[in-house]
Amino acid sequence: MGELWTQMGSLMATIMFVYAMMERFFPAALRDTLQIHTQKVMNLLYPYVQITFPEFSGERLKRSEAYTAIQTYLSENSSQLAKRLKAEVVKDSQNPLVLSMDDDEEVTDEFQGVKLWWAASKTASNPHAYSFSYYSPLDGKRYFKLTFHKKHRDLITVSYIKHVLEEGKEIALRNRQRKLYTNNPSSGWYGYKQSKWSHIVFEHPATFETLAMEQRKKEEIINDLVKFRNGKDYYAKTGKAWKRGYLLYGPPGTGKSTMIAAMANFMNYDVYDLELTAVKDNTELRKLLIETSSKAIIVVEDIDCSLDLTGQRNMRKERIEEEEPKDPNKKEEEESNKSSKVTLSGLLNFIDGIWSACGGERIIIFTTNFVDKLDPALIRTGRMDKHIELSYCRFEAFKVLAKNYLDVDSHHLFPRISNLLEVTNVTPADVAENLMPKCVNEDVETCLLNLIQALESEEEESDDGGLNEEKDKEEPTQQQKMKNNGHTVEDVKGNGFIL
Ligand SMILES: Nc1ncnc2c1ncn2[C@@H]1O[C@H](COP(=O)(O)OP(=O)(O)OP(=O)(O)O)[C@@H](O)[C@H]1O
Ligand SMILES: [Mg+2]
Repeated sequence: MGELWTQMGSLMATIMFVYAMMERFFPAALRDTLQIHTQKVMNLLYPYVQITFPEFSGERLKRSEAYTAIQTYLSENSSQLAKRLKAEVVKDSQNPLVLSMDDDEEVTDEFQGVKLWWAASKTASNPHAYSFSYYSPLDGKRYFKLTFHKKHRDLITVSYIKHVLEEGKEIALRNRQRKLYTNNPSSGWYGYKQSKWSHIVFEHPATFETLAMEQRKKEEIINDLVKFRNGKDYYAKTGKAWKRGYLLYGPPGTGKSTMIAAMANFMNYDVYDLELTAVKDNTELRKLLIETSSKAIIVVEDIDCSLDLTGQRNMRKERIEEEEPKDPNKKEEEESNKSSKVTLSGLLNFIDGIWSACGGERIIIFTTNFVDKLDPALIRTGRMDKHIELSYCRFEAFKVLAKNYLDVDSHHLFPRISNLLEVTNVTPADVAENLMPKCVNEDVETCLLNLIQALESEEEESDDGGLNEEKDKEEPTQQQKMKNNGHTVEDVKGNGFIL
């Protein structure tokens, strides 16, 4: 057996030599014919199968996705074993420099106990060829060559290649630079860049660790996210779109936006901050959503205010207009100024899985300061799978903030603060503000005393404020008014969307 292999080895070496000679001395046409015949002989003797994956494919020479995925897979898995490596700058990646094996290098891989060989190669360049192609043939064409024993053909062609491509894409997604997208008004869609979304690099530092919230609640959310992330098969089996909806509610400054950032960091997702008031109608909404990537969190902040320009309110407005006919010129002008016509049903349709066909995992998050006033259709189970309340800062949440801002786990002033937090409704944002050192030399004790002072004065205010509290309930604060785009709660009620 060994002798046979030695003989085959020398036969192969001879064939390789003949190939090399052919490439040098024979004209291209003759060379091709000879190659076909030698290939036939080789196929009889050679027990291995080879598959090549060219870098560029198709008429327009687009970079092949498979090639890129294989390159990424090999970079992470076995390229380190190659002796000669190639360094490339990869766009939109967290590690700007990616090392992959250089041309004519070979590495081995193993799959379910089967050994395989990957080689990076380049076709011989033909200096006489002339092409209009941007990728000059003078450079030769790169490709990966996979070699394996023919008895494993099924395993490799069915399972292994699928595994490599999926893993390669997964690694690229993991290493990508995440983005924060915001939607452009549709008037800008057909302009110079024709882009529906603008983006910046997403680099928010928030994590679940730094999020001030009860530990039990935090863990519940993390478990829910993990279950969702690992639920690909479950969603496929049940025929549901792979999406999950969260409704975050609570007063301003309780950490709704911070939690979204923590979720995005935890899941390694992009964030699409959808400004519904800039979306003209449901068709535009659909176009925008279709352009979101997989592994994305789509956020509609202050949902109560985003839809108040729409749906039923517009219908109501139209009804009034019908009753009181207007100057046609004026009406036309108003028509063009009319902002969003996105309706509740348009939004709900998309939540219900309009893009189920697109695949990929998506999380949809709505935030609001006024959960009681939302339309029940919007928040019924199945649409928003989980309702998460972000509330005032209690002692457990305070301890997280003290650790974040002052790097302390305990202090003799903690019990006093704990008592005060039980009876005062302050937001984590206010606590954080008071914990921040006001000058360079301010020590932990002074910062905590500042907080105590603030809490005590808040407590005094609320003590004489039984009456004030009632008044507060009726009259929205300045902040709430701002959040309602200038409408007070009463105004919003008037539009019929908010109950
Ligand atoms: N639970 C929290 N944990 C950690 N930091 C918080 C928390 N809540 C608020 N903060 C701090 O307060 C700031 C404001 O919080 P954030 O913007 O998340 O509040 P919000 O609930 O989204 O408010 P709004 O309703 O006004 O949008 C954050 O930048 C963060 O520093
Ligand atoms: Mg917010």
